[in-house]
Amino acid sequence: MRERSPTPKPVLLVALGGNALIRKGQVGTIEEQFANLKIPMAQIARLSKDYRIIITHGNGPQVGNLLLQQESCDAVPRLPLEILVAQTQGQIGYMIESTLDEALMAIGVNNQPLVSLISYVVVDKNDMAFLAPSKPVGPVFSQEKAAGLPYPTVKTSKGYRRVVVSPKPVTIVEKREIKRLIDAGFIVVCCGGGGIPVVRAGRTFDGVDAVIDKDLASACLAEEVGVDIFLIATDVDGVALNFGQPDQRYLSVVSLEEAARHIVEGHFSAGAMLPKVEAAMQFIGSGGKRAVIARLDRIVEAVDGKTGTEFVEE
Ligand SMILES: NC(=O)OP(=O)(O)O
Repeated sequence: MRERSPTPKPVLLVALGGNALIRKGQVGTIEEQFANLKIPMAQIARLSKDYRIIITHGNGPQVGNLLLQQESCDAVPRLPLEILVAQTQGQIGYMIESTLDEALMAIGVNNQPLVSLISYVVVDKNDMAFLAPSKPVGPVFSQEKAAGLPYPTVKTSKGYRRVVVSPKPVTIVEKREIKRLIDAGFIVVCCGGGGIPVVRAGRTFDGVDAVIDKDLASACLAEEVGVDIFLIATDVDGVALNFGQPDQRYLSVVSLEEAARHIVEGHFSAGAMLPKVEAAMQFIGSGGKRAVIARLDRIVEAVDGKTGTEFVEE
């Protein structure tokens, strides 16, 4: 009798915001970033026993900080944003891998292979988003400070932040390699900072000066790899109506139709909850099984369906 091959573990994609490393009110020292990462990594280590894992991450605070560092030094040439995004993939990939490795060892898993992949994401050179910067990056400024800055800023729920252009992701260049790596048992960290933005130039790619939204890039990856659960981990309990108002109300389940209506009603702020909602809708709308938005410190419960906002077709 032929032996049946074991059923492969389901695939879980966890998208971590840049705020998984730098929290509200923190300046973002390396000690703070490593300490903050322990919370999601301990949970992901536990989940790796039952799931094939892909981790994506944001870079908003970090890439904006790198821009400021560039601009405060005239002794060396300045680097374009695409290179700074690549730098954040390296620095954050390193921090995630080493923190996750420690978390795995803490639960007795000593042989789990991990890899951080430099990832390109194709964008459309005619995307209208190139005409108007919209993605908040870097530190939070007061209104007075922001008014005197030599670059555009936007008011966010935390204060004023610099904005850069942010075209929509079209496809993940390394999607096949990522699929092969998870099938071979690796935990893969990829599409960091939304991926290095590139446009097609014949048979190759040219980098462009932009920062892609990591939630939208993660949705694209989730769809292209065919993950079972797409979990967006953030700093609030889930999707809320009237966020920050006395009548704020969290949603435990939301249909695509309801979510679209809540967007039109203006419940979600651009550059914050809006791209997360759009990413979850994109994944479920393309036939994805589960999309959940939940708190960073409640990833395991969200995977178990006990917290967060779950998106459903209807
Ligand atoms: N690139 C990106 O979307 O980063 P954040 O999630 O940190 O904003």
